[in-house]
Amino acid sequence: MNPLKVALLGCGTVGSAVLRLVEEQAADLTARVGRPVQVAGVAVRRPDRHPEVPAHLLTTDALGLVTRDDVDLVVEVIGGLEPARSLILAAIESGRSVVSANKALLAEDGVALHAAAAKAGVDLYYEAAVAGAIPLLRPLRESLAGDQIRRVVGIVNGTTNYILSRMAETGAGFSEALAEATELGYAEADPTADVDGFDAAAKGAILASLAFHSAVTAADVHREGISSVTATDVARAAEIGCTVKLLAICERVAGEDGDSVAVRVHPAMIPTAHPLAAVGGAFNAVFVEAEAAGQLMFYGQGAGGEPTASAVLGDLVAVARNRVAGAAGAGPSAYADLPARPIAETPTRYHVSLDVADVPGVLATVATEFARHEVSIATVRQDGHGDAATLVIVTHSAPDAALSATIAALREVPAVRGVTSVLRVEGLS
Ligand SMILES: NC(=O)C1=CN([C@@H]2O[C@H](COP(=O)(O)OP(=O)(O)OC[C@H]3O[C@@H](n4cnc5c(N)ncnc54)[C@H](OP(=O)(O)O)[C@@H]3O)[C@@H](O)[C@H]2O)C=CC1
Ligand SMILES: N[C@@H](CC=O)C(=O)O
Repeated sequence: MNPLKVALLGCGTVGSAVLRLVEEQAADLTARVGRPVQVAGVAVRRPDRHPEVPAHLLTTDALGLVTRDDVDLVVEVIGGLEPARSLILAAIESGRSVVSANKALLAEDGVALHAAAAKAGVDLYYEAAVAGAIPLLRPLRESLAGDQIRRVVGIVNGTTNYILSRMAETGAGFSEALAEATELGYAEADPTADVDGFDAAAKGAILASLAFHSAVTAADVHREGISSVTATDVARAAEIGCTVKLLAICERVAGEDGDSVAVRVHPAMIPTAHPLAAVGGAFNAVFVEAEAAGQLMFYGQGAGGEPTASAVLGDLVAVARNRVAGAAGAGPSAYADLPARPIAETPTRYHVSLDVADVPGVLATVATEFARHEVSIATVRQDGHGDAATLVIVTHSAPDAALSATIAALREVPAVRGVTSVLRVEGLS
């Protein structure tokens, strides 16, 4: 039987695991696909850094490899926008199906790439791009294709979840925890993509596009990272029975002018009893709420070489089977074409912690400032008294602008010595 030949673009954390698993599982892959699957070449930047790869497979000419006559399928695990985009397009336009783990590219250019794949009659699969090993995109695209999804919410970045878990559980510093996550292969080549929420925003855009049958790009996603989360935020969260997580929240919102899609990524305090609070380390977890199915939870390893390679191989088997059958799978649909709703029109709840003197005197003033800016208070808790007290306030949903104006006004109150923590809150009753 003629093998199906695969061009592997990139051989870093994910690519090296893909290469190893394809070799180790050669017999099973042959049985599952119906033809042997063989890596025909591996494109990298620095061949001297890859002594583990047989020398005859290595090349720095990624475009030459993609368009080589004997190549049937392409796996792109280089990352970033270019040259990944040009290589994927070259593969598609020359009739090769593509498997990618590149969420940054899919969230920026998914529409054009899917259009190119549909035109060429080939597959573009990217299960590994969101939540590592967890089967999530195929369930959204296929299993839930007959349902109406209302909301997708979860932890979709392993690096930031690892950092926040280490800060909360061991008191580790931010830089130390980030260095560990990088060493473990969880972080992006440029870890600011993780820390500043770009990676989670890209994943949010991909999830929202599939869930709501609309073209959502990273630019449509409100994004806040975790670099502003302080040890004080983490400690305050623990004091009120919460933990801090970086969440991606995708919602279909009904409005007078029709439905829209609100997608946001930000750190939030969630109650420790919430199932997402127990998701530690580089694990991811995503809740999907659909009208008929109700609530579904997907959980597993969200980053790292082998877990991600598992998802890549799943896609590789799928596109290889399609190739053997002479067919291509259905791409995602964007027929609903829902517009993106800005964060300014998406009220959220907040936790505000104030360092105050003279508690009895300041309480009324604080309450007045919240009321004046139309931010309604859900709970107020006081720790300490006299000159060394903390006021912990949790609000009902309010627009960002109203909350910011309230905070600015509170900073002018003489008895408020400091605003020590301001963080969004999710999942509190
Ligand atoms: N790491 C993870 O946990 C996960 C990663 N992903 C995604 O998978 C992709 C790969 O990530 P990861 O393996 O961590 O990245 P790495 O940085 O570890 O590896 C990138 C690889 O691409 C190669 N490369 C870079 N530029 C070029 C180029 N111009 N031509 C040829 N090869 C090139 C590098 O070559 P060289 O080694 O010679 O420098 C390296 O082998 C990214 O899109 C990432 O977002 C998705 C899910 C999880
Ligand atoms: N850097 C990403 C890798 C997987 O997508 C993460 O930390 O989640």
